[in-house]
Amino acid sequence: MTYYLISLAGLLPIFIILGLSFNLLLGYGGLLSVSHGGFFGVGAYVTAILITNNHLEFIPAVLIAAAITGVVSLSVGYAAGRLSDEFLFIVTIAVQVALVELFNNLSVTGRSAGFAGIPRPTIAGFHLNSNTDVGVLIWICCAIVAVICYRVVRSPYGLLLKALREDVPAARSLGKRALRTKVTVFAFSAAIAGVAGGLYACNIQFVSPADFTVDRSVEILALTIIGGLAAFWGPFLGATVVVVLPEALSFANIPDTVAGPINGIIYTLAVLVLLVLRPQGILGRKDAVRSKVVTAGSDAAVPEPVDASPSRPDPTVHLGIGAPEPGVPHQPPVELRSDGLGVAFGGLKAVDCVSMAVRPGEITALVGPNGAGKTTLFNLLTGAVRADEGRSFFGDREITRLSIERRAQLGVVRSFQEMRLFAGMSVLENVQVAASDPAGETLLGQFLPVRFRRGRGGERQRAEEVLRTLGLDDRRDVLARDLSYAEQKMLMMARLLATGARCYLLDEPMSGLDQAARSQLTALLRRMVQDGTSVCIVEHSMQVVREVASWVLFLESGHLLTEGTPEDVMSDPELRTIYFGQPA
Ligand SMILES: Nc1ncnc2c1ncn2[C@@H]1O[C@H](COP(=O)(O)OP(=O)(O)OP(=O)(O)O)[C@@H](O)[C@H]1O
Repeated sequence: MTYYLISLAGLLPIFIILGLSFNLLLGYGGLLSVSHGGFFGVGAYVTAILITNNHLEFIPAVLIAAAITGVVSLSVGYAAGRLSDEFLFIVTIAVQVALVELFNNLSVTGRSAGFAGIPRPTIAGFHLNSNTDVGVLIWICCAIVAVICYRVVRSPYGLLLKALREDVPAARSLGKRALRTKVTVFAFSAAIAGVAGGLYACNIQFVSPADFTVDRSVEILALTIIGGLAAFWGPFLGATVVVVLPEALSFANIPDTVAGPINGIIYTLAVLVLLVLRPQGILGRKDAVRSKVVTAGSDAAVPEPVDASPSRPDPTVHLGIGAPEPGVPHQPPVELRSDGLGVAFGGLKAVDCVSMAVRPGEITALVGPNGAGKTTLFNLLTGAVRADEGRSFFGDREITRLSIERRAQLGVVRSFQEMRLFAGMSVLENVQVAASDPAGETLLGQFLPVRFRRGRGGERQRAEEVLRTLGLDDRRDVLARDLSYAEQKMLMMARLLATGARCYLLDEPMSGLDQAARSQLTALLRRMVQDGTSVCIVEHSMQVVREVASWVLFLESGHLLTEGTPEDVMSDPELRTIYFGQPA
């Protein structure tokens, strides 16, 4: 009985480690994979081979196994960055099946008969002789992995993972590196699963392909969901359920042949019930479930009268935009310019040879009827859509071929008509992730001492400052999806301002706002451009354009028909006909 309990106690931390690693992927990163069982196997086999055949000690063997598992997972990580969720899911199934096939057919893995005779681990010449010694080793490793995972999820990298879980295009438009982050989290998570595999091999002293099938992947998925997505302690609870349940069935004298399927049915039912009644899992928070993007028309964002109470500070009073941060050189004003920019979708020329400029220190309005190509022009200027023709420049620098995140890092950011807030993250987190310097968001950087870390740091203070300035500091802990419509618009602006960009392209920022909120936003935009920042807004209301803009670009059927002061453009009879349908 004691032997039995010890071996069970050795199994539990292994599943906790698997859950911790998978929670990074699914809970924090929103990436659904069913190849974790296979990665667990890679770690187990590599450790077994290195210890048994190459007589390596435990620590180098398991570190090499983790590294190899991480490398093997890179293909899936790359797919995660490139593919939609559905295709990623299919890729991970294929990788899982392929890995089991390899385990079954390679002579070095012992084929379907498995790999037997794995010696107990040796550490620094000290041989662990008993199951108790190995159990202690596994728990120590589990504690180390837990500390590492805790550090990752609390870091700027962890915050970025959550932002990517919520909305990849929005994160990229803030300068965040989605592909790199997804690839690294996949490799990191797989490497930890590899460590779990190494511990498993040393604990059981025998591994076979049956231990690492898709069932194991589903088990890891189930334990993570049961414990709670993005709940740090979730894997501890989930692993306990997964390890104890089969044992409970065996105590009930249910034969192995029946116990296996019953096990699977119970997991499946538990996961289904949870997904319906409590999708965030037992210990998870509501915000860990990927949110619908907050859109202007969604339930979460039904326009309601703005809370323009007198107590809300005037955003123009304290706005420190333009005041250089200590130690940060002042950024000179820069013009965003296009030269003959154009793109066609099939036969439709959405933007046709447009040459324009968004000048520093001015609010430019981009107007035109529905379908004129205004949003597409924003997409071209920010790199969301690749131009078929023409070039774009930011100051002296050509940016035509640069990605959306690279342009944002240079200082060109945009908002979306649908706002695209990180709906399941708090107000503070939304702004903090925007304020964080992409250079400081590497996975490795989170483990370096502060003085060796890249990036500016201090993102939390900057985020708090921006929230204070925009009068949102009392809402900092509220989820973005729970804000009023007007507050969401302000949060959208706060998120952009926190990037410290020099050029802002705002797609219908005033839409849905009442007069009080509009005035608040107008004041903010005016204050923004005072230091040479450039702002371009897409706007349908000519009244707003007159109030806010000093220059107007008129687009129609993809062509830039004219540009000038609001008065000039509005008084042109031909344009009035096009725009308002009034006879010239
Ligand atoms: N990805 C796409 N694929 C195909 N057609 C597109 C795509 N994006 C835009 N279009 C088309 O290009 C044209 C211009 O669209 P766009 O959204 O840029 O216009 P808009 O001026 O912003 O309109 P609105 O004021 O209604 O937002 C429209 O006819 C639209 O249907």
